[in-house]
Amino acid sequence: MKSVDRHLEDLLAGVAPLEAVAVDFLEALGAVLAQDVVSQVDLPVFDNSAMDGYAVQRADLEGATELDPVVLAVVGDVAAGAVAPPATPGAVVRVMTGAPVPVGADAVVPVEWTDGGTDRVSITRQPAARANIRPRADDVTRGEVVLRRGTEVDPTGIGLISSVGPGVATVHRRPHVLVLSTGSELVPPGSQLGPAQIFDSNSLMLAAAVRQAGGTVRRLAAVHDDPAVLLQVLADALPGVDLVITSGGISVGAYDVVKAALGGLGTVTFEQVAMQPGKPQGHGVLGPDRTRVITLPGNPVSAYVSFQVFVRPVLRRMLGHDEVERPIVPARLLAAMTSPVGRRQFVRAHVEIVAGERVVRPVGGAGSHLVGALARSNALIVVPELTGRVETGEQVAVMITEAGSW
Ligand SMILES: Nc1nc2c(c(=O)[nH]1)N[C@H]1C(S)=C(S)[C@@H](COP(=O)(O)OP(=O)(O)OC[C@H]3O[C@@H](n4cnc5c(N)ncnc54)[C@H](O)[C@@H]3O)O[C@H]1N2
Ligand code: MOO
Repeated sequence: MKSVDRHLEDLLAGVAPLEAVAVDFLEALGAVLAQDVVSQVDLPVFDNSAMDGYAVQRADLEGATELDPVVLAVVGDVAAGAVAPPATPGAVVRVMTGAPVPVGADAVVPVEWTDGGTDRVSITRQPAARANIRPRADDVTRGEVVLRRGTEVDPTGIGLISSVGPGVATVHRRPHVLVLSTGSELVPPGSQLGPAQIFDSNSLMLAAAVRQAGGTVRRLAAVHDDPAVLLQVLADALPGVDLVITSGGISVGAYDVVKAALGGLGTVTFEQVAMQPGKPQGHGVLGPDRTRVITLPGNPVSAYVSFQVFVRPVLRRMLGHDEVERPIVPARLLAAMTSPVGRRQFVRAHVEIVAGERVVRPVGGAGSHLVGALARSNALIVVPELTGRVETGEQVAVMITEAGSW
């Protein structure tokens, strides 16, 4: 059997980040920067006030106290967005938070140290030099690289990019993914189940996983076990697609439609990978544009684990990420378990932090039909190929599949 690592290598071979596109900021959320973001401005853009108060020349306030305040003339009023008149000795300018500090002022006195006057103001303390002034370029200097290409855009990144000038974000285009399930037993969720029918859940689970990974997705209705129909449906839907993901129909059954339809094309290979779940796998290219296809096994847990281990890295490479595989972290095992020697096992598990330590417990059994247990898991314990048993208390390797602080 082929190793998991070798199969992932084959899937990633020749996959490159998709082209750079300029998108609106909100569309950039979760995408990866295709070029460095260079600031077009200083941040702050100009010296501005950190407080509502009065811009002063602090020499005027020498000796000011509660009992003996200094009274000065208020010669102007600057709201945020307004331009300040220059400061002169013996006079102050009322400023609001964020407003430019007048040329010549060397501190801002907060309104709480004053009587709040508008023509004349009584001030009870002398501020320190530059007090409450947020200096120009304190944070970012014009021309500085503020975010490196390869960075995933998050809300604070969007805040920063929109603070420094460009009206758009330049990111790698998101992959367009086509998801389709196969199987004559499948009907859409919500419809009436006939004898021997089940709901098509894989296409929805996989479509959601694509979206969570950062791709855009088109999901087709499940295709019955008819190779000619499958080939036609795929041919019609291929234009504009970067990756096709199918589920089901790839093992050794009499009606394994994906294998029957795509196996004959000569561009898709079906293999057995030394893992559990997820042993049957297929990959290749389809159609005139040689669109990549990954065919996943139909058992729902197998499809999900295969997505995490094989498909997500391919999508992340297309998205422009450097790190494409999920990190593996250590955790202490809370319940002993066995594993098939010769296959890498991905055990559905629940990981959490207890008394400052990361601990993990298997959830449900090994069956790749156990969707209830799958949904209760937040991680996969990765048991190496040559390990047959792991005892309670031993350290294991864990692939965390859900966001959280564990
Ligand atoms: N004789 C053998 N039989 C099987 C082998 C084998 O080596 N020898 N491998 C088993 C393994 S491991 C897996 S995994 C499955 C993979 O089979 P297929 O990819 O052909 O999947 P199907 O047969 O189409 O379906 C399997 C199972 O999953 C259910 N299913 C399928 N699609 C969906 C869907 N969209 N939503 C929900 N559930 C779905 C389907 O009803 C079956 O129960 O083969 C083993 N057999
Ligand atoms: O690979 Mo199958 O996924 O063991 O059920």
